[in-house]
Amino acid sequence: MVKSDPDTIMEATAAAHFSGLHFDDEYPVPKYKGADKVPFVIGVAGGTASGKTTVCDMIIQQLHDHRVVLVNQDSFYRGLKPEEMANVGEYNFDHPDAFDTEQLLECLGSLKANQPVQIPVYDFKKHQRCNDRYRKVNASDVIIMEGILVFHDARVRELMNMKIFVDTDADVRLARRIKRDTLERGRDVNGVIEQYAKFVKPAFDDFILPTKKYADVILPRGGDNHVAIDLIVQHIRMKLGQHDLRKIYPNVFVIQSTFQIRGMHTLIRDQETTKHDFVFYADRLIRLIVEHGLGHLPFTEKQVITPTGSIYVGVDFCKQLCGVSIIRSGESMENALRACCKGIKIGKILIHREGDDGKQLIYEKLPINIADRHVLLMDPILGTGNSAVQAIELLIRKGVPESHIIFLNLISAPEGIHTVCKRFPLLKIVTSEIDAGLNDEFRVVPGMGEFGDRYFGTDDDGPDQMFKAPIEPKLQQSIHRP
Ligand SMILES: Nc1nc2c(ncn2[C@@H]2O[C@H](COP(=O)(O)OP(=O)(O)OP(=O)(O)O)[C@@H](O)[C@H]2O)c(=O)[nH]1
Ligand SMILES: O=P(O)(O)OC[C@H]1O[C@H](OP(=O)(O)OP(=O)(O)O)[C@H](O)[C@@H]1O
Ligand SMILES: O=c1cc[nH]c(=O)[nH]1
Repeated sequence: MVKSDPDTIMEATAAAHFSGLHFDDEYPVPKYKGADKVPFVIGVAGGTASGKTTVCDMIIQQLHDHRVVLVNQDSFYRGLKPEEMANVGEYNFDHPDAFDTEQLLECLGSLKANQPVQIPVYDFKKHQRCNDRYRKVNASDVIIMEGILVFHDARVRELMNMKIFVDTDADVRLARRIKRDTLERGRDVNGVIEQYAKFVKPAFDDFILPTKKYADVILPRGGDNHVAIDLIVQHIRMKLGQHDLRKIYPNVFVIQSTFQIRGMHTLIRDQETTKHDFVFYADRLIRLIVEHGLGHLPFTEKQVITPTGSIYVGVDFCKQLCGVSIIRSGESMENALRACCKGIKIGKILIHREGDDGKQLIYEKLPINIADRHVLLMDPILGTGNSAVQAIELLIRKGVPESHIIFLNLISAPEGIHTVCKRFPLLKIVTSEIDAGLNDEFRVVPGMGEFGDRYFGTDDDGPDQMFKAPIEPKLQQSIHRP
């Protein structure tokens, strides 16, 4: 796997496979029962101004549906002592000793153990840490550690699941460095060139270049290498597990994530979110899921004449359609379906929970001729899959072909996806996020708690704002009087 000089990531990847090894064979696949995911740690090293930051930004952008944090080795510069400050031109910022590696190790270790950390803030103009400022970094799915010397210390390397060395031509790097340091870091051209010749280049040859051999991927041309960055992101996604599920079951569709959608998920998952906001953002997400689900229905071609007298060749919506909600949480999805499909018929199924394993079907009222319709089955949570299996079995008993069922979820647990998809391989599942798994109480984690209770307001005994009986002014006075 160690390759001294592959020209492309393709070579590095191929080398890893031919040798029967993978970049991070030790990376533990997340266990689902109550276990936290172990963050995936990526190290990005390379010479000064090689484009490390650009590569990291591109990876973060492409992994938009995961929580990713970037930690810069620069944050761990020790900062100069007064005597070093007096002679700053002689200070070697490119030597491993310029960094507080013990502190870096501690922070990375905590993040890997899913704990939040306070990262120091370094001021390049003053060559000092801002002692009163820290950046709080929370545990995430992916941690990217970037810096010229992040592969130098073996203990730091050991915490990494994937190591990328950004390999950019030295002339290009020097040109970029001159531009950046004069424009952004308040230095003059002569000073930059002097520092480069005296410290930066020798340190690159002595300390940085020798760490290239530890890289799993050597990335030529930095951020310009889109093909390589796509492959890196695919690999990370595969290691994070979700990719696999969609590969195993081609009928599972996760709506395209954006920061907007992640933002709404953040709100509905936050235990501090009020009922009003929970309903508002859950409704917005549900609407997107419903629209996406409708996109999987069959269509027929339809031509219309536009006001310009031209022909537009379009499609006609599927007519033989109905919704079925699983009571009670599934009912929260009915409005979105009605808003999209005027006058749609909606049936209901009630499944009663007896203990945690078995569920009992106790009520159903379905549209007539359901066997001739495509069915949008609605339930915001897919946990173990027990409720879904019972509802789907009922629909099939009523004559609905399995391939005519589209199951709409807000969040799904991998266990539920396995259960439903193995049993009903022709049905489609449309969801907005696949979570880590189930805990010991069969609740989805990280999840959003009990959806029905949060949506319908049955989860607290706080005052009922909307329906509080108005108190007459006179009575109010007497209440406040001691
Ligand atoms: N003069 C001076 N140089 C510093 C100081 N702190 C860091 N450096 C330089 O900063 C460089 C490390 O940052 P780079 O790797 O170039 O920065 P980067 O933005 O991560 O680089 P790319 O993203 O790869 O473009 C080292 O080569 C140091 O010489 C400082 O306080 N004074
Ligand atoms: O996949 P499963 O493990 O079966 O779990 C999912 C079910 O749990 C929730 O309903 P719940 O029983 O909490 O009732 P509610 O809709 O009345 O809140 C949810 O709406 C699903 O119907
Ligand atoms: O996590 C879960 C599991 C089932 N039902 C919910 O509402 N939440």
